[in-house]
Amino acid sequence: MRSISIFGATGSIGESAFDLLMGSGGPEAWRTVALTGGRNVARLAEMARALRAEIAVIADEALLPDLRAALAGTGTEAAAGTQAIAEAADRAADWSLSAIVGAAGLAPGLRVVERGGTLALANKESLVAAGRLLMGTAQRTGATILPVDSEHSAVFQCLEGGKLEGVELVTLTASGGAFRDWPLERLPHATVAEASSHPNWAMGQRITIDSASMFNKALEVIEAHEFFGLPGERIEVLVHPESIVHALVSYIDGGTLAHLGPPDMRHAIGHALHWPRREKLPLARLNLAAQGSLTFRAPCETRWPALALARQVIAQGGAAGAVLNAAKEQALDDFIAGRIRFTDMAGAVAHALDLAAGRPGFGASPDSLEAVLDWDAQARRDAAAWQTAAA
Ligand SMILES: NC(=O)C1=CN([C@@H]2O[C@H](COP(=O)(O)OP(=O)(O)OC[C@H]3O[C@@H](n4cnc5c(N)ncnc54)[C@H](OP(=O)(O)O)[C@@H]3O)[C@@H](O)[C@H]2O)C=CC1
Ligand SMILES: CC(=O)[C@@H](O)[C@H](O)COP(=O)(O)O
Ligand SMILES: [Mn+2]
Repeated sequence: MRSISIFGATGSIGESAFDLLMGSGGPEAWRTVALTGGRNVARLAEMARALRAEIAVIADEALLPDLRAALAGTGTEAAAGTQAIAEAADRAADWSLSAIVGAAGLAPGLRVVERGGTLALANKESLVAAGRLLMGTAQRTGATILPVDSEHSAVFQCLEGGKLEGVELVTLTASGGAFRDWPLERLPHATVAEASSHPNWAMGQRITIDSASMFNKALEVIEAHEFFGLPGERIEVLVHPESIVHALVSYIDGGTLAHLGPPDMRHAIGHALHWPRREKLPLARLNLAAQGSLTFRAPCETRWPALALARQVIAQGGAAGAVLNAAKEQALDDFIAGRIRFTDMAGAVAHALDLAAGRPGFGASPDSLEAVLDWDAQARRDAAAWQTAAA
């Protein structure tokens, strides 16, 4: 029986993974080692009961008594705190899903890779903030990292497992998010509610807003650079409002392979869960006759300044990814809290990158979790202070 752990079980990706596991035998077919959540004790306990998890961990330490009470009599151990989440990653599981949102996902993912495990990676922030560290550690320990982000899973599938021979260009598609067709002058007035609605995918609020600002695609360009080892100029973004084609791989002989599927993350998660085999998944099949047409257009860099920031970060290397990721997280917090406007987020991130570039050590890739977190903390402070600096 294969064993699994899910970090971020109570989120959108975690729920999709849970659905796949329950639909393919549940606890009779899978041994669940660890499930973690941030604050949603009730759902975490429900999932732990259903999958008979060995341990359930909640990030918020104040919620430990609630989790203990919810798991009483089940045999599932209860724990709390970020350290407990990282320690849960040390427990041997054949397959671990990294589905915590934000830089908080880096520590447990890195622990899985340090013990040479298999990490199915939805948490793109890990690769953006610490690509060299994560990929270098995997190389050293023999760990396997499998992409779960839909575009990267699509590229991986087109590459038949990651072979780069003869590849000229990788194209990541982007829906364009909530404001794809808004007049530019309306963007500064976009509300959090408006930005929190995605045209095609049902996802957590943070990645949904990142889709609207195109920061999601900016992260994904860096993620592709780190994961596949391709230079930035060979990674392109193409706006595709239908989100049916997830990525394309173009070869030096002029041929292009595309990966298509309905916008449902259970495909990419299921692919990583069963890799290197393919298993039948209970998902809707594509009906291109009903779809009728697929459309594409080049991204407008005036509407989406985040894309140029991604190019800048790849060119800078070193700590730039950690800075961009953290500054973006801070700017997103500030937008959600009403402290800055939607269109201010790119300015705050650019400001943090400018300041970081003048600091000693910026040109070197952070070589430990602590080093990543130092750049992360400073970038959050810089992004938060952007408004004052800009005034
Ligand atoms: N949703 C999607 O379709 C896709 C998501 N991704 C990536 O997958 C990751 C998860 O996204 P998504 O599922 O949408 O996010 P959600 O916001 O839906 O879920 C996030 C998960 O992380 C937990 N969490 C939040 N903060 C912390 C913290 N500080 N420490 C520990 N756990 C925490 C949440 O717990 P709780 O809810 O209990 O508070 C929840 O389990 C992100 O990196 C995203 O970019 C990539 C491609 C597609
Ligand atoms: C499902 C997934 O992988 C998301 O990252 C998705 O790509 C978001 O849609 P956008 O194309 O709007 O960024
Ligand atoms: Mn994606």
